Amino acid sequence: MGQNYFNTLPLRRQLEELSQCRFMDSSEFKGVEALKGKKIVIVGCGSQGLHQGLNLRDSGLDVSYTLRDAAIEEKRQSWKNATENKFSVGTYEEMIPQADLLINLTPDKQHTNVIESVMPLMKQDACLSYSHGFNIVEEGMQIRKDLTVIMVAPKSPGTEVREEYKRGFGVPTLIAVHKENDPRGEGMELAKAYACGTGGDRAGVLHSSFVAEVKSDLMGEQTILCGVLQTGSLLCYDKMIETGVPPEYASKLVQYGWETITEALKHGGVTNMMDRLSNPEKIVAQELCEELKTILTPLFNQHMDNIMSGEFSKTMMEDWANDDANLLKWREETSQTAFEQSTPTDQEIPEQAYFDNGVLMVAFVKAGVELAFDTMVSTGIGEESAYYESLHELPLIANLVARKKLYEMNVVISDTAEYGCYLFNHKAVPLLCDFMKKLDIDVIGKGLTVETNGVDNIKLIKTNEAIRSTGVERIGKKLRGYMGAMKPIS
Ligand SMILES: NC(=O)C1=CN([C@@H]2O[C@H](COP(=O)(O)OP(=O)(O)OC[C@H]3O[C@@H](n4cnc5c(N)ncnc54)[C@H](OP(=O)(O)O)[C@@H]3O)[C@@H](O)[C@H]2O)C=CC1
Ligand SMILES: CC[C@](O)(C(C)=O)C(=O)O
Ligand SMILES: [Mg+2]
Ligand SMILES: [Mg+2]
Repeated sequence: MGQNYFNTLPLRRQLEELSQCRFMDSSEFKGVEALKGKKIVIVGCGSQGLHQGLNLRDSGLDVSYTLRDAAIEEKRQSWKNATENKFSVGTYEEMIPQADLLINLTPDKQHTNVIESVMPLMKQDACLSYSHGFNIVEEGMQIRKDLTVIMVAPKSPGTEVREEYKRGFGVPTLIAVHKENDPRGEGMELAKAYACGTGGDRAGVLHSSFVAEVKSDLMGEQTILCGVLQTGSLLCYDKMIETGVPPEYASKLVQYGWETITEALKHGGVTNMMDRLSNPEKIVAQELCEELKTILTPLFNQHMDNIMSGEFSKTMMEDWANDDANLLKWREETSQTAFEQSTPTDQEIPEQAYFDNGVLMVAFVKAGVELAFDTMVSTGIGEESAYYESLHELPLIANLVARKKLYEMNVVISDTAEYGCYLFNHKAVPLLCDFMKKLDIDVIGKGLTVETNGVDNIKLIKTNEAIRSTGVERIGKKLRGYMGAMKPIS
């Protein structure tokens, strides 16, 4: 393994790479032409591998898979995913020498090992692609100089990459070419064609860098996207049980609440989500949000600082070397929590009740989105990247919790995201202990007990101004304007 690539760059280059973020115009895309007739081989057929492959094939491209020998011999899930979908599958030796584009969609933890095995088999002047730059940026992987290295990173779980494509749309995608590996200057054309093949160009593509993608992706997944959903789920459920809310109702409110609340976020940002509350509820949610932000700001800063310095990746890699001891312990602990063990009621919860009885959940979402966005931007990450890694992706992750609670979320996201999520959760829960103690059923479980919906005008005006004037709302309005085809959840 090499040195942390980011840490070897001079400051000027670090800043340049970190801030690389250009929203590409649709006129820059020429469909999948640059990949037509080329042989695309995907290594791994899991969350991203299967769904990206299906999209690329439906876009008219020649896609096949290569799996490690044991996966083929034992007919593992990855082999079933590929063969049941009628893709040809072969060993590294059979498939890799033919590949014009080799897409590495194995877990980040395996990248050094996978790349060392596949690189000698790759043909001269081929292209190697990643969907996350961890191996290049944090592990400093050195790639053969004749090979082009690109990144096409969907800002979404694999399942949603497919679902959005089937709806005729796509998910926002970050593309980049590794500056050390673009010997013929063809990386950008290949990355653009690949992004068209997955449908990403229809939702918005950022010309990014490996560095910007890695640092923003890690921050988003650890804090707002997965960390806050996990911490918020466990704390909200436990609070409801403590205050006498029936467990089945509490279970359903949390499991489906994130999805319902963030659906409002998806369509009209934080402003629309907050507008779904009555005026008194909105004022309470804003106050809770401000408290949450005060408590959690140091934790968000700590996560960002550790990601920037390489401390996070170093500790995670130590866990990899220790047979994933922390990851597996945390996974098991999460599965044993009261929320994970609970069964939701069959009783229907009306859509509006998720807002009225989940004021605290709304506050968690608002605080987490704003903190993640602001922390990323203040570190030098572009606003568009920060928006995709906070507000935009949150509804997609919330959909996973709605399917099978935290278990489903942690299965579908990458192992890297799962590790970072547990790390955040273990620090956030104790930090929020005193805050949670003073709350009651009115903000989670039952709804405010107010005599009238009347509020103080000045207070309401100030609250509305505070909600609307944030950085994430400004960039969100612009970016959502490009995403006209957004569909409601089914
Ligand atoms: N999960 C997501 O939604 C997202 C993931 N990404 C990125 O996409 C990449 C893939 O992640 P993800 O889809 O979660 O991965 P998964 O864990 O879902 O898939 C892993 C695949 O790789 C195979 N694999 C595992 N270990 C090895 C190994 N040592 N050698 C060869 N193949 C192996 C597995 O098959 P088998 O064990 O049967 O061999 C499986 O097919 C990562 O870089 C991740 O950061 C980016 C955006 C979102
Ligand atoms: C949110 C987690 C993620 O970064 C993703 C789905 O985008 C991942 O690594 O899984
Ligand atoms: Mg991501
Ligand atoms: Mg990730």
